[in-house]
Amino acid sequence: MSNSKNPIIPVTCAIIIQGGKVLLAKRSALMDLAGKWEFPGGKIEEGESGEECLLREIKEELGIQVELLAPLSPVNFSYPTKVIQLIPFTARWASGELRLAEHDQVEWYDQNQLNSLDLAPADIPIVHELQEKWVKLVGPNES
Ligand SMILES: Nc1nc2c([nH]c(=O)n2[C@@H]2O[C@H](COP(=O)(O)OP(=O)(O)OP(=O)(O)O)[C@@H](O)[C@H]2O)c(=O)[nH]1
Repeated sequence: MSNSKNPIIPVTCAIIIQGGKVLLAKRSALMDLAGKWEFPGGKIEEGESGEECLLREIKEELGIQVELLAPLSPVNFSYPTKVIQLIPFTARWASGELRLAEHDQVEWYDQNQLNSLDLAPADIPIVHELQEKWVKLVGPNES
């Protein structure tokens, strides 16, 4: 539960789309939720908009610039020690070369492969929304 001592922590994340696939990142042993797959991003800092936060976090974590495309539905999720609001945007890779600063691994996944991933729990509703709108947001699947 959130209250004035434990406010909801806003966290942004980017669904980076390329060639009919989306990029997921595996949290490293040094991070909480170690080993879980997530969309890269992070906590919104004081005075920052969600969009500004996400551009900063993607540059910090992956070393690339992205262009944000569209917001998806935010997800409120209660972990044992905190409540987060995960705010997703679709995005495309604009420039730069991938260089991982925090995650163990990143991979491009197609629609079917997404179903078998060990996701951070707050990401599951986002993946469901993405699956429902896949063709519109990501593009047609290869036959
Ligand atoms: N970035 C990101 N965080 C997520 C996702 N799903 C999810 O539950 N989280 C949780 O949201 C919180 C914020 O994540 P973070 O650790 O990446 O944020 P940050 O780099 O700004 O924080 P820090 O500087 O305190 O480490 C963590 O508790 C993380 O487990 C996701 O898809 N992306």
